[in-house]
Amino acid sequence: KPLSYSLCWSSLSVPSILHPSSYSLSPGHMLGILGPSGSGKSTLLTALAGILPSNLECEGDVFIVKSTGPSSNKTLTSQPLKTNDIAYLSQSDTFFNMLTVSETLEIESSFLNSKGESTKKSIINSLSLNNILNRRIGDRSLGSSSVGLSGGERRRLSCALEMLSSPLLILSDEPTTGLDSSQAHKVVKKLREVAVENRIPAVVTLHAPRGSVYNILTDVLLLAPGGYPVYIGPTSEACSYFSKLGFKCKKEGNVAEFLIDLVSVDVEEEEIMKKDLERIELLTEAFRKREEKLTQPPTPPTLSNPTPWPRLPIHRRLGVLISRSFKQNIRDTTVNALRLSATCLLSFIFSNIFSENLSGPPNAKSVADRTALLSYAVINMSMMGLMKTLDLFGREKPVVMRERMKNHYGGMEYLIAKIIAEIPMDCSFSVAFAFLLKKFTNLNISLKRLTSTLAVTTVVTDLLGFAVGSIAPDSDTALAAGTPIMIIYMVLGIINPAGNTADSEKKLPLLLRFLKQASPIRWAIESLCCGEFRGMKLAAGRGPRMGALGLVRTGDQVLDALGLGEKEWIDGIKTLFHVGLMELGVASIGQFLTQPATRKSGSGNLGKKNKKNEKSTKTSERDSSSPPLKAMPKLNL
Ligand SMILES: Nc1ncnc2c1ncn2[C@@H]1O[C@H](COP(=O)(O)OP(=O)(O)OP(=O)(O)O)[C@@H](O)[C@H]1O
Repeated sequence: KPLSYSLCWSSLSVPSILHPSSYSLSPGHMLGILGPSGSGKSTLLTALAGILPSNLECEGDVFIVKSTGPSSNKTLTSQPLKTNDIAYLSQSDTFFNMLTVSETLEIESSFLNSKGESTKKSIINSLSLNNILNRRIGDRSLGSSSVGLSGGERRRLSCALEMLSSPLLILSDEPTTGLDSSQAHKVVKKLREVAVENRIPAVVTLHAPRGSVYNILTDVLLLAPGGYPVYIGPTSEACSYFSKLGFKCKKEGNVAEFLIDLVSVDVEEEEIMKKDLERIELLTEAFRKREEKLTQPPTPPTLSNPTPWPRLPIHRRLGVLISRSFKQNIRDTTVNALRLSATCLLSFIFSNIFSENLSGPPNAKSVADRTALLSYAVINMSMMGLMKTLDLFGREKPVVMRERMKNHYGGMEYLIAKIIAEIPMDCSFSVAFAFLLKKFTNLNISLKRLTSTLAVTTVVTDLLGFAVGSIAPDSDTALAAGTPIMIIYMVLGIINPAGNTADSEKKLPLLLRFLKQASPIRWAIESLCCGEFRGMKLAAGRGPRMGALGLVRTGDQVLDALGLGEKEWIDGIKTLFHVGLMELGVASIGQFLTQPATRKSGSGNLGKKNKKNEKSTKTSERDSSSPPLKAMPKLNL
């Protein structure tokens, strides 16, 4: 007989945000969580998924009941949930946008080590993805309306990815956000169909559903401001329940609107607000009494730590990650073409700006220009590498977090794959830039040294991007933090052509001295200067009378004046290597620290069950004595 699954939760709450509720949701049923903004819909969903933010804790039990037959009348076992048991669809759908739908599904099934080709085909069929399998996911926000999947198609793809692991429960946060009414209806209907087909329950949060969407739901949970549940039960019984309390639903009206109006507070007019608050207090009190009368909530199973989903062998995990990053990188032709054009254009502009003093045999007059040109070259390559890495890393973070939450791979593997897939391509731009710069200018440094220094600089600034990106929570924060870091490195790293760098460094405060040591720009410029000036003869003539560089006759004298008298080209490269290693260390720590939220045990987020249950009882007691009005000031009404 086919198995079916019910979702049960008992006394589930999140202190100060969400008040306790208990329910048992049958296989194939879909519960809609309704309520005004900020009432705790998403919090309840993440509590059910066991992925609450780290600053919140959940109390109560969540578990799945396995049974035979369409309804849960013949229970076989109750089991705690593990992350892979849940298809969790967050509000936004994020993918590697350069991949096709079919590649994205393929990668997910590789991570799941899924051999069931037929399962994949049936998911594709049931979510109507057949016609878009070979389409790139794209990104509509980039502007071109012809490129990329529609909002509904992206939702269905997210759902397909989640269904590949044969989940026992579907949780979807605002599945209709950003969709027109027909797409919204289709998406919710599809989720319900998937739940029915697989005999699993589904829970969706809905902000203001249309009548057609509400009619798809079988069960509804209505939350009032402050996280107070006022109704939980079948949709068919909601109207009669509220009419018994004196709130009649119009027959021809939208029931969802009626329910949300019941728990909405009009803050514009004081009289109406007072009435609204009294109504909500009455409803909350009625709910509490009803819950007390109901039979005991389902008993949770004995807790055990769920076994994590088995991972692919490491070499295959790395293979999938590298190939995906590589495809994502290489297929972004617009960005790659722009980067190549910028590389050519900048080398041309730089060589033109400095052409006058750099033509002919090297002389003292050209020293400042040579130093400046090499500094700009380093800054250019550093900025390009850093900005690209920061942006990409941040944009990929939601996908990576989802996959890491499902235990597909660890942060270090992702980092290694990124380094292998990204750095060679970034270095090719440095090589092109170095080649053009050498060709257009009369620089003394050999092409080999110029190329390798700029390539190593790119590697180190890419690693800096990975370090900042690993620690920052998203791409905006990464960009906001990365830019000032680079500017500080630049200011501290640039060589003052007036010389005397060693002395000025000693006068810096400790933090700035550390930052100067960690600045890849500094070491790259120093290395290039050593490569440029070491052993160089400067033609006789009137040199610029500028600080320590006035009237120098040899490149070695220039290096002495710049405080680089003892240094060789290779010294800067070696230090760059050490800086790179340090950044790699920071990036690894960042990956380690940004662990995705995962269910720690079967019930809610509970680790110490007994303690929490004690607390839960106390919360319930407190709830019964604290009317919702007391929660209102928190809402800034
Ligand atoms: N990590 C958190 N720490 C503290 N408070 C939080 C946290 N997450 C949410 N909240 C608060 O909990 C309340 C409920 O938030 P939640 O996002 O669950 O509401 P919602 O009903 O889903 O709202 P919306 O419909 O606007 O998405 C809000 O007041 C919110 O500010």
